[in-house]
Amino acid sequence: MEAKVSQSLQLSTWIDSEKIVRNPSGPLLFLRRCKGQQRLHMLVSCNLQSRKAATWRRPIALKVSCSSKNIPASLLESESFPETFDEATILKNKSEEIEPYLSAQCIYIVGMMGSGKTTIGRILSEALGYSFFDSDKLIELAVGGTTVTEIFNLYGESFFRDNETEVLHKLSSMHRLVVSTGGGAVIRPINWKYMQKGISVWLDVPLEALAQRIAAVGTGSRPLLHHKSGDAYAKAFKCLSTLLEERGEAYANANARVSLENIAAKLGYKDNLANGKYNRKKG
Ligand SMILES: Nc1ncnc2c1ncn2[C@@H]1O[C@H](COP(=O)(O)OP(=O)(O)O)[C@@H](O)[C@H]1O
Ligand SMILES: O=C(O)C1=C[C@@H](OP(=O)(O)O)[C@@H](O)[C@H](O)C1
Repeated sequence: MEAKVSQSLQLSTWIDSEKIVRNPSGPLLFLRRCKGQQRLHMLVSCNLQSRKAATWRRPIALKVSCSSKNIPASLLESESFPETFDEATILKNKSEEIEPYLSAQCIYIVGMMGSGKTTIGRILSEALGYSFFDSDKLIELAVGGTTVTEIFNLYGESFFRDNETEVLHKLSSMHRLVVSTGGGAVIRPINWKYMQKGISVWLDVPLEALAQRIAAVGTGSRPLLHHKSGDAYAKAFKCLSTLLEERGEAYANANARVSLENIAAKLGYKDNLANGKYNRKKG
């Protein structure tokens, strides 16, 4: 049971509305504007599997109060949820409720490699009826189908970054998209200029969990983490720490921050990060 809870917790980060606090009918995203500021509230709820199976018995809910576009992302507060709910229905209802408030703005998901940008982005886009784009994939297409790893190896990182900026530039004139950005997209200020045309959400996941996820799938598609030998977890952890030190402030430019660590704490889970999982507090 513990393992199931741990996995579920990690697998689901949803954006949600302020309204859910008063009327907890489900996860997704709501935008409130006040005096030129935008406030987002986000919900982190249960597991991806329950999109099919659909019933979850543990009360779970979180909201994130977010800043306006020019103020760094703020943190989470938690609320509780009904004992039993059908996540697929909640998601559908909530998407319909909040979609008009988005005014067709794009949602940019930022965060370190392995934070779940692609996984969450796909689900979010489906729920909202938005199109999904993975900026890495668009870069690969722009460079004639060359993979990210090949682009780094053949042309170097700055060539990759130039293409990344160009992709974000193009996307910035579009609407109704959820975009999973590359982990390093935040480092160039010009990229923020483009992403600020929409709403940016930072998935903030502890390094241990990132390293564990990446070690599990391998580093072949992530050239900045790739090492031919050595312990994959330890190497990924070390590289990710360095990158996070360099980028931490840049991620904080996002309109909203979803912190897995805070979520776990608010839900009464103690993080057991040695294995990248969150275990329920005893007693
Ligand atoms: N919330 C989560 N909990 C546990 N594993 C996750 C979660 N989100 C993604 N993963 C796994 O982590 C790996 C990286 O996820 P991905 O969505 O590709 O991250 P990113 O796009 O941020 O690099 C994948 O194997 C994915 O299945
Ligand atoms: O953090 C980074 O600098 C990078 C992250 C990768 O994207 P993901 O975050 O989707 O893995 C990809 O853009 C490239 O390997 C560089």
